[in-house]
Amino acid sequence: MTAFPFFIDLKGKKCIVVGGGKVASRKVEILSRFNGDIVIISPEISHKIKLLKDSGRLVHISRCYESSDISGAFMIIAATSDTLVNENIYKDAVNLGIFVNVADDPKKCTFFFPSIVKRNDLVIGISTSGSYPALSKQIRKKIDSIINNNINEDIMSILKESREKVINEIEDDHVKAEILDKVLEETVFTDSQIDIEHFKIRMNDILQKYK
Ligand SMILES: C[C@@]1(CC(=O)O)C2=NC(=C\c3[nH]c(c(CCC(=O)O)c3CC(=O)O)Cc3[nH]c(c(CC(=O)O)c3CCC(=O)O)/C=C3\N/C(=C\2)[C@@H](CCC(=O)O)[C@]3(C)CC(=O)O)/[C@H]1CCC(=O)O
Ligand SMILES: NC(=O)c1ccc[n+]([C@@H]2O[C@H](COP(=O)([O-])OP(=O)(O)OC[C@H]3O[C@@H](n4cnc5c(N)ncnc54)[C@H](O)[C@@H]3O)[C@@H](O)[C@H]2O)c1
Repeated sequence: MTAFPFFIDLKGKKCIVVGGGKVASRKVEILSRFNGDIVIISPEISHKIKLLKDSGRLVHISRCYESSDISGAFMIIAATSDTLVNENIYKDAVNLGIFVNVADDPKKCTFFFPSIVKRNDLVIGISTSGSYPALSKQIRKKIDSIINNNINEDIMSILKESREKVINEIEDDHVKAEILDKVLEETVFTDSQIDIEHFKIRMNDILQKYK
């Protein structure tokens, strides 16, 4: 299976993670960065998961998985150390048409977790579709280091605002595209570090010029 990158809104969607070990912790940490409604089912949980639980980011059901647990789930992750339990979770999910990820068996995944580079709304997902996860990780590290500081959380939020301005204030589609590219050229893709105030002034200058 070659995975299609399906960028979706997880807010308000029930994401069940079964298991509370190393792998479950990594999956939970990712889901929490994307505001999923996380439910953990596991008799034991890691320190990392406990911290997320204490800060109200997830609900913990402290026992082994039961088939009825899956009801209402958008997705379920089988990350236990018990292959048989993982397999049962897979069957339950497939029966109900729920997205399922079985951590110890790519053939039993209807979706994969990618390696992720994230800066605010900019999300880069990398996957080898199960062929070589360590390659995804290495590429993620390389991309992370080449996306320089000019694409940070603040800049992404200002870029979004600026685009809205351009879309609302400029009618001609060609001019719109030209301005949007010019903004990037003079901010994100310059070698120099951008100062936020300078960016805002530059943005206004560019807009005025085209009005
Ligand atoms: C990308 C990432 C996302 C994440 O999990 O966060 C992710 N695995 C990561 C790392 C990693 N995983 C493993 C190693 C050790 C080296 C090795 O074994 O290769 C390393 C490297 C390391 O840890 O250094 C072991 C492993 N992984 C899978 C199996 C089962 C199997 O293959 O049978 C086994 C053997 C288990 C065992 O030994 O029993 C299966 C899957 N792992 C996936 C995702 C999905 C495919 C995505 C893709 O192909 O790109 C898929 C199919 C299902 C899924 O989990 O969604 C994350 C990097 C995050 C980052 O960027 O840091
Ligand atoms: N996909 C990946 O990226 C990846 C990477 C490494 C390992 N794995 C696989 O993922 C699985 C989990 O690995 P780990 O290192 O997190 O294991 P772990 O031993 O650290 O954690 C297993 C967890 O499962 C819980 N558990 C056991 N039986 C359960 C049940 N019936 N119901 C609910 N919870 C139960 C345990 O309490 C424990 O918290 C293994 O099968 C491993 O081969 C996957």
